[in-house]
Amino acid sequence: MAATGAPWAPADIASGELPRATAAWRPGDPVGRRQFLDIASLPLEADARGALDVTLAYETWGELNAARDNAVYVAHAFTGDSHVLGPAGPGHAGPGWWPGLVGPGRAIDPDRHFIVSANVVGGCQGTTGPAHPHPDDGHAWGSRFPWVTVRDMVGAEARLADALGIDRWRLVIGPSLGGLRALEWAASFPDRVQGIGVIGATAATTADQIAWGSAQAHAIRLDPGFRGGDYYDVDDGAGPHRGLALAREIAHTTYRTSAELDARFGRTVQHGDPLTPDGQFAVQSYLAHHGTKLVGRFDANSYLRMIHAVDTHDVGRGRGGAAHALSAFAGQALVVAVDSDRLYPVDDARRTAAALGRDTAVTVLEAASGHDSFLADWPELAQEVAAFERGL
Ligand SMILES: CC(=O)SCCNC(=O)CCNC(=O)[C@H](O)C(C)(C)COP(=O)(O)OP(=O)(O)OC[C@H]1O[C@@H](n2cnc3c(N)ncnc32)[C@H](O)[C@@H]1OP(=O)(O)O
Ligand SMILES: N[C@@H](CCO)C(=O)O
Repeated sequence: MAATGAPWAPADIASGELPRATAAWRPGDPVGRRQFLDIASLPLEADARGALDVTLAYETWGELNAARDNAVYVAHAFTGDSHVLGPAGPGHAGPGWWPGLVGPGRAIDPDRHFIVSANVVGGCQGTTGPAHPHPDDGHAWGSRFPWVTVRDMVGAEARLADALGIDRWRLVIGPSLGGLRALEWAASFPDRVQGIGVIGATAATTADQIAWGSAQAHAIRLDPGFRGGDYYDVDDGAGPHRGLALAREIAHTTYRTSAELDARFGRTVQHGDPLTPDGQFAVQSYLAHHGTKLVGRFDANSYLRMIHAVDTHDVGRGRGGAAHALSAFAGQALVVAVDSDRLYPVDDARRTAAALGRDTAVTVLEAASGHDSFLADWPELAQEVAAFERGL
């Protein structure tokens, strides 16, 4: 049976008809809702020179109240950005990514909260990253861009809090890479956070997570268009778009579940004769679509920086272990795992809760979409976050 729905677009990894792998926001592009904070000399964990001047792109919704106790930081996931809420438009590749949790009447509500979200250091949606001009020569940083860590990212977020007059967040919450940052906030700045929301995340990245990221990094690096990371100024437009699309195909498979993919696509043929190399199963078409779509909105060098940040994440690194690192955090923690998440399984959340101590519970949600359930299947998550937020 042939699938209906989205037609197979031959612009897949093999055809070369993908957009360039440099879909980064750069200075001079439309800013949309973004605001910018210049941060001088952000200390970096692994940079020999020790510091980086960063422009942080961020968005806010609502107002900081007189008591300054209603600020909520929403930390985006791996390929996310500051555009939590609001329409797509000039400067914003897509609509806000968490409308189920953030918005009027939602758990995180601009009528009650001062909501802040920033693009991470090394990202490609406004904050200084590899596609931005290097201060020395005006050419893209490319391979020269430092290998930033989750701690570096949180260090920048703390500078943003300082600039906005936020001494203490009511809540720092995020999924995936955002959850790693929520935990890092609790470890790095325990007195500046009242509550953390850690969704589909872990206190220390596991070998399995590093392994999946490694295959994705290889896909990008082995693309001849990668050119060691210095592909921005080439005039043939041949960035590592195939490698980036392949990386997303690998990643997206881990974001969903075996049962879901089988239920949705089964052995359905989307195109041609699957007994020949030209044939394509529906699930292959689906993954190709997600690969192509990411290439239209993300930069390959930023993708590698995100992998590195996730790989090196360990709140306990250099702090005597995760439990010791989190021992000064006296706030409340919501730790959420999705039962079908094969990338950040429930056991990771249990270890994280144990490190937080004080009988921190794990909320296990039943959802079909695995790791991406925080985006695709959010109603129960929204209820949990609303209840947690009310109790802070
Ligand atoms: C937290 C953050 O910071 S957000 C992170 C950045 N954003 C993302 O990762 C979003 C990427 N998108 C997704 O992962 C998903 O679309 C979600 C999670 C948002 C929603 O999940 P779902 O509703 O299950 O969407 P699904 O995974 O089916 O994707 C739908 C797309 O696949 C396409 N598709 C479905 N079947 C096929 C097929 N057989 N062949 C080709 N394309 C297909 C649809 O046409 C649709 O395309 P569109 O998104 O361009 O409109
Ligand atoms: N789909 C999410 C999953 C990783 O957290 C993203 O691309 O950021």
